Amino acid sequence: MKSRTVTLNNVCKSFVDDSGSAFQAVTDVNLHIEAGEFVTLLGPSGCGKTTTLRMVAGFESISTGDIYFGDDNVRNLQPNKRDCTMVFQSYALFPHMSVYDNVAYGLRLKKMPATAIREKVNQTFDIMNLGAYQDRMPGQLSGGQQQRVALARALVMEPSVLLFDEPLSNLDAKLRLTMRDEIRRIQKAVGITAIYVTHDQSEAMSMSDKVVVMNKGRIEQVGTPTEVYQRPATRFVADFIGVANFLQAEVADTDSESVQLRLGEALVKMPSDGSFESGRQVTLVARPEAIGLTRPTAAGSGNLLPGLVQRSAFMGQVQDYWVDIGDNEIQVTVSNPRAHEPFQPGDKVLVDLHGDSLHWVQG
Ligand SMILES: Nc1ncnc2c1ncn2[C@@H]1O[C@H](COP(=O)(O)OP(=O)(O)OP(=O)(O)O)[C@@H](O)[C@H]1O
Repeated sequence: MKSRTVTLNNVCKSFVDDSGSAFQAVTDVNLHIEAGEFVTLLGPSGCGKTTTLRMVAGFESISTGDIYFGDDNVRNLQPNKRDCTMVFQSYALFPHMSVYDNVAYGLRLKKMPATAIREKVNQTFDIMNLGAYQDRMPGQLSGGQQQRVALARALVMEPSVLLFDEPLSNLDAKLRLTMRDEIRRIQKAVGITAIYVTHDQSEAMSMSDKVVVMNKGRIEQVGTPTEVYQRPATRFVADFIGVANFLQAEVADTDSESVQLRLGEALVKMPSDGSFESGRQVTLVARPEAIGLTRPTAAGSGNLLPGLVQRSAFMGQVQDYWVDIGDNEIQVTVSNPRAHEPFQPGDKVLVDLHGDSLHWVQG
């Protein structure tokens, strides 16, 4: 299957309400997606991800900017001329048509000969393991099966770009996990460029080559799942993805390789990226699972802060602790909790911030 790059250049979208006042839903979106890549637009409700996807599809006009598929500017093309198809949250199947007829529908509209249609539909059924259901009506299928038919109907058209608008939102939690794998497997198998919209961070992190984190109509960061988690560009990204402890610190001393930060009474050392100067205030991000907890008698290495355990929660595979470290309360996640004696509320502890895992953010 052919796949193409997708490029958004300075794309903006304004909506004008009945009173004539304009609202900017998407602002200056610049994004380049490689052919065959799986890219997810992720962000809270109202951040502009669906509007961005609909502009790529052609369902929404672009106020300013351009969108390219390969070298072709598709800005003024109708949706059916754009060589992309969208899979919707609501499946949008024809209820009175069999699975086969639903999938064949678009090819029939294109006036393809019946034998060629049968061949293409069967190929698609094979990829998606749907052959056994071809004579059923959509109402006789589970939600997950209906979503697979919707995906088959999109794939059979052999578009260069496949768009997904929260396709798993109507499915129960367990089925969502299975369908994530299924969508990713099929996307990789056919090698198609995919743009996927979700507000579910675990969906985005588990499926994507790249995640585009959006906030208030703008892109905050584009990166691999590892990058946006371990190296969030902004406080918003750090907060939206996973759990983050934010610690205010002041740069005490710096050399070419490391920086010492004053955190309350304590000094903490972390690698320097060259952007620190003495006296500067910074916001540090410490992920709960990257923080160590030890008893005050145990030997530790560097970056140790005295703390007091406030409360804890046993989560099965991990144990979460909330620990007071002077001005801040931080969350610490200890893996394999059965391996050691649990800490109790009121226990004095040493908190190890592991300088290598610390990161600073703007905002
Ligand atoms: N047709 C429209 N007319 C006016 N405003 C709109 C229209 N469509 C979207 N908006 C507004 O644009 C903003 C972005 O909406 P959009 O649907 O893109 O957000 P989203 O990130 O996809 O959110 P959700 O996850 O809730 O769907 C919102 O404030 C929304 O109210």
